[in-house]
Amino acid sequence: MSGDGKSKKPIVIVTGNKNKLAEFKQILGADFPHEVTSQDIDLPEYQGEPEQIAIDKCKLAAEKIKGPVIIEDTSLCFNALGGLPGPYIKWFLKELGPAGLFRLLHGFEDKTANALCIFAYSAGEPNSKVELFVGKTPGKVVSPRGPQNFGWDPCFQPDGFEQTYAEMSKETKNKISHRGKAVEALKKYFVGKK
Ligand SMILES: O=c1nc[nH]c2c1ncn2[C@H]1C[C@H](O)[C@@H](COP(=O)(O)OP(=O)(O)OP(=O)(O)O)O1
Ligand SMILES: [Mg+2]
Repeated sequence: MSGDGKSKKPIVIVTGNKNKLAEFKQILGADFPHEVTSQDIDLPEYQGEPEQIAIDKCKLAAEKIKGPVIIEDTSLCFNALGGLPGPYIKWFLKELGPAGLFRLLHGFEDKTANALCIFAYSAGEPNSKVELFVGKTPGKVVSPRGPQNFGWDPCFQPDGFEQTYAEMSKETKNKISHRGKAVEALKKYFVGKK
């Protein structure tokens, strides 16, 4: 293991969501200076501000893994609703589906929204500082178009595009997405530390 720059303890990404994990791996690429493994643990859905949720989630993951961890939390914030559903989008999506999310904005002229992704890293010691990496992509909520295989992708159309996230290639989505931007920030931190 020595000499390849990947000899440290692997970092474990903890997520129960296979689609998030697949995008993370694609965006991270092969040149990341750390070995990264994954564990499918369903962490609690905390309440509060997105940054604090990411910190709490990361601390719990670090306790469970007892080593370096990365977690991620995603929000979809409707401007007409003061930023809601925000971090609670998972439950709204589960009950309403993408079409219902669009219907939620019936009666509001403002359909704009921000997709927000926060990665959190802890070195895994009980007093390790949690580092946050944030990515935000503005867009609007639309009547669903495209494949329904990943969350609210069919009803989110990023600014500057005529396609929803679901209609784009993965390559295009990852280049401009909330997750793409957050992973790039995370990469910069680790490559800088190398
Ligand atoms: O790029 C995305 N495009 C469409 N939908 C997305 C995306 N990213 C997350 N999502 C969905 C999954 C979940 O319904 C909610 C976020 O909740 P969130 O807690 O971050 O994800 P999760 O509970 O599925 O996995 P985890 O175990 O990592 O917490 O938005
Ligand atoms: Mg979750």
